[in-house]
Amino acid sequence: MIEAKNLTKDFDDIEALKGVNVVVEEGSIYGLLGSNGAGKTTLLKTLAGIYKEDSGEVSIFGERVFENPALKERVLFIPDSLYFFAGYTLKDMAEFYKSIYTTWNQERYITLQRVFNLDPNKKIMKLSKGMQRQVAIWLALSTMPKVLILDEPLDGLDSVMRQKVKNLLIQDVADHQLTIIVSSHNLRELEDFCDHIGILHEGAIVLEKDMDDLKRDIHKIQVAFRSPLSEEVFNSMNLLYKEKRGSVYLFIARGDKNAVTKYFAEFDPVLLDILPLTLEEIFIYEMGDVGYAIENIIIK
Ligand SMILES: Nc1ncnc2c1ncn2[C@@H]1O[C@H](COP(=O)(O)OP(=O)(O)OP(=O)(O)O)[C@@H](O)[C@H]1O
Repeated sequence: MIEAKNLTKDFDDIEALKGVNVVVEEGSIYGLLGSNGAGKTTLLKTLAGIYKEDSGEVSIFGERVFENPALKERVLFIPDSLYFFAGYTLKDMAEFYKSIYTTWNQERYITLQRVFNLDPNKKIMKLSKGMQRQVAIWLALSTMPKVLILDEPLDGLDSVMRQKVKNLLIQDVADHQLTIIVSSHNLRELEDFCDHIGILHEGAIVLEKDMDDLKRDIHKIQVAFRSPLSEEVFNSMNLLYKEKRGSVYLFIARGDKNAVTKYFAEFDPVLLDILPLTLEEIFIYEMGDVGYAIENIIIK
């Protein structure tokens, strides 16, 4: 389990993290969303033990991460800007990882060649940006990590490779109880991949959601009635949004789908459609409540 409690981190006069609380359960994938400068990289680097926290606590499996080399053997961080030794090939880099990580699994490294299909003898610096990212993921997965901390890992990958990498990671979560925290600017990128989503805004988590609850409990309702109804009849609904276009109402409501359907059906509607919301719509309505504009977090 990854845990941050009341975590703060300043850079001179910039409060990059202002009391962040995050829990990532073992064997789950937590997606961290936020616009430029929100504090995602700072949070991930502090969770990875690269930055020392100013106050609060950071732990992985109950242990402090900072200056804990034994723990860091099982906690892999892939940064957004990658670094490789000059002149090194993938094969050289694999040898280096083998010498550092006692958990290195050569069989896994060989098996993953089928997924990544890169030439291990080519100098990494001469590979494209997307190929270099593949190298980083390949090496990280060959160390058989217990925890992966990923800063925009899909950036630069083509759509086929994005899906392959997501599948590989989901497989490791299922097979080895791998725990992942992953950042992105793009909700669409994370929605089919994460169990939890947290939105970081100006150094604080402003919204955190379990994906299953999210999709289950919120609906878009289009409804029209034979004769006009008093607006008050809708007061008992948990409405996030209400709009009237001619005689048709559009509601965004929270609650059990059957209960929502039954509620409106009692008014004998001439039209009643209950539609699922996309995750993007849910976040826009929810964040509207909190008072933030998040379109820039969701749509690239
Ligand atoms: N090493 C540093 N020195 C000084 N300020 C920093 C440093 N790293 C980050 N900051 C500041 O901390 C804040 C958070 O930056 P951070 O890189 O964590 O954001 P981010 O959410 O990862 O952004 P992006 O999506 O653009 O990568 C910003 O205001 C940034 O300028």
